[in-house]
Amino acid sequence: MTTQTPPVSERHAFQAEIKQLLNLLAHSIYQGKEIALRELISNASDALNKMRLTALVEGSPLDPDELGITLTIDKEAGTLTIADNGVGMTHEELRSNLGTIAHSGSREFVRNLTRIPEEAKAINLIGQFGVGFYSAFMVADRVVVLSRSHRSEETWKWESDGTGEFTISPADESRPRGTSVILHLKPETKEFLEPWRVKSVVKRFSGFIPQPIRLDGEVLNDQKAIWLEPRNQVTEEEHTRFFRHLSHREGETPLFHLHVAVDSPIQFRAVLYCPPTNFESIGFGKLEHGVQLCARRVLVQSNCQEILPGYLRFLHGLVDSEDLPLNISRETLQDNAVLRKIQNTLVKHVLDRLSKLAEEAPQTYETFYEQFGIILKEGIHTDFLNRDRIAKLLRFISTANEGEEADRKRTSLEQYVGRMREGQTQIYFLGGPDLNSIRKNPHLAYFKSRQLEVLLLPDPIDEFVITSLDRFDGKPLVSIDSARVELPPQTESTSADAQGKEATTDQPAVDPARLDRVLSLFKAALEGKVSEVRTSQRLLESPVGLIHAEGSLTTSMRKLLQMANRNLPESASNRILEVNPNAAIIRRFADLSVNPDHDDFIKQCARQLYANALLLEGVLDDPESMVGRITDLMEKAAQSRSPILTS
Ligand SMILES: Nc1ncnc2c1ncn2[C@@H]1O[C@H](COP(=O)(O)OP(=O)(O)OP(=O)(O)O)[C@@H](O)[C@H]1O
Repeated sequence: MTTQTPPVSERHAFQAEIKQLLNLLAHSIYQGKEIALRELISNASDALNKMRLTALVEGSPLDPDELGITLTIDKEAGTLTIADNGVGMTHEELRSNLGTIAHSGSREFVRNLTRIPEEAKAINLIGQFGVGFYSAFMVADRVVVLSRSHRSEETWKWESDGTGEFTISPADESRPRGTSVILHLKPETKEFLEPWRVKSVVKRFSGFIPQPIRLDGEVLNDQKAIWLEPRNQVTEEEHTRFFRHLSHREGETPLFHLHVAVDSPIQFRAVLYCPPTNFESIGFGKLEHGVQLCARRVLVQSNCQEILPGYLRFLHGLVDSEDLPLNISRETLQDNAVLRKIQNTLVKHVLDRLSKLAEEAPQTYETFYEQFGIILKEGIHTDFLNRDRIAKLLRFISTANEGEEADRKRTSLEQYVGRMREGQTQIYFLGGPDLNSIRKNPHLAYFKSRQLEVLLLPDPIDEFVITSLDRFDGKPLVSIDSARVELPPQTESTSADAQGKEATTDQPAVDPARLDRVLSLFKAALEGKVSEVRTSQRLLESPVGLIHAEGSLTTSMRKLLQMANRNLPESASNRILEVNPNAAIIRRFADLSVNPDHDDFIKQCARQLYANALLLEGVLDDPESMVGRITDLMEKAAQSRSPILTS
């Protein structure tokens, strides 16, 4: 036990971030003041947990039944007190714990809260996240904390009105081990002086606290450990309440849950919940999620990130194992074999649950994918062992779906494979800056005309994912603007369709010698920009299209890597320009090419057609020269028009 000479009374300023938080809380538009009570009870419960764990690890005697939380209402004084007989706090702990934000999650929360868009704030973010002890100032205009650490005989008094400073002084009276938080309620929150009101709040928000919460001797919570119950004996409603308890996401219902019971080779029980919304996508950075880890029902870590891989970080839940040591620390967690085995099993359960959901409740799965698909995809390059399972869970926009809803309707790779044409050996995709540009990509028309399905990837991450996946079900994933494309042999119906379109020009084939001349003029004009200029077999309407040479990166992949600041060599030499000999403008160039006077004009047009193709890919790098060229071309067109009225 430590005994220090107590200073009489110390005055401290809150850390800047806390001042910001206190200001936010005091002026919070959020109506649910109940969360303050939830947060303080949850802190008391943490302190009890720590006490139980410390006693177990140190082998000191402690009857777990003596641990509890007591609420006391003093109507005359206008106070509500939350008292626990947990670990308590020393003078130093009071100063640092209740004066700074140590928890990086909370710090991140406060920082983000001032940055996120107004509309997102409307979803009661303060209620959704724990803001911890400081939420006391949402209901109280003065907060007094009396605490005695289990390692000390001194009782300390912490006090503040939440405006910027707090004081710590020796308490007038000694108290048993633990902490009491005394809330001097604001006039507008006097409702918390009514026992029925406090009871209803505790039942609603703190029902799953594992220690008894008493008011006037009555235990208010049932402390049910639902993860230990047989699966069929836990109701949906209990799951929803437990999810809210774990995640603090009041008012939300989980999209789905898993209740897992495994007995060998490692014994563990787990409940996991998927929330309905992804906070990362509304402006929060990578959130510090994590599940609660228990060993033999005792909470050993409340934010355990080692139990699930990063790409499943959106799940909330609890894992309890008989095979884990109680004194496991954050450091030893990382290389704990038991934990690794639990993780492997759990991941399989989650992925199975997701594929079942996709099968049995496709709409819920769609909602899930819209929210969390972006996180799940990370698994493709981080979890090699489960890559195939994750690949089956991916969804993409596809040319197989047309119409208004097409941009939202997604297909799986399995469904794609099921629709592949006879003789088709590759899965086709096409990336681009946005869906509109992708749909205008010159290569797409040909694939459509041959009824070859193409996955459309407006999100560069998707192209990254698909490229790193490389194959699905043994079939290579190939970008349709790549030289790697292999086409299935024409069947009667598809060739009729494709030729039907080509035949719309209804003209004799272009003279080969003239076409060659056009190609060489193009080549000269695009020297250093493309590696080759050749005629295309795959362009229907557009005069030109860009092809990526085998082994080179697609445009969006290149952009993604450039964003990540990778130094990439100049891309130009990897591109091939394909020319469509049936396009009207190319036929006209062929005619003009017999007269060398037109060489410069054809070259200028070649440069413009190349710029058009880049524009559709979203990578035009010198708009100035393009503008100059267009003006020049317009001038030429204007020159050739006659001012004489023809009708
Ligand atoms: N009743 C209590 N008994 C002992 N220590 C407490 C008690 N209440 C708070 N503390 C200490 O004060 C710290 C800060 O509490 P606060 O509620 O602000 O954050 P937190 O509980 O760590 O994180 P968060 O609430 O964001 O998950 C706690 O980590 C704990 O060490």
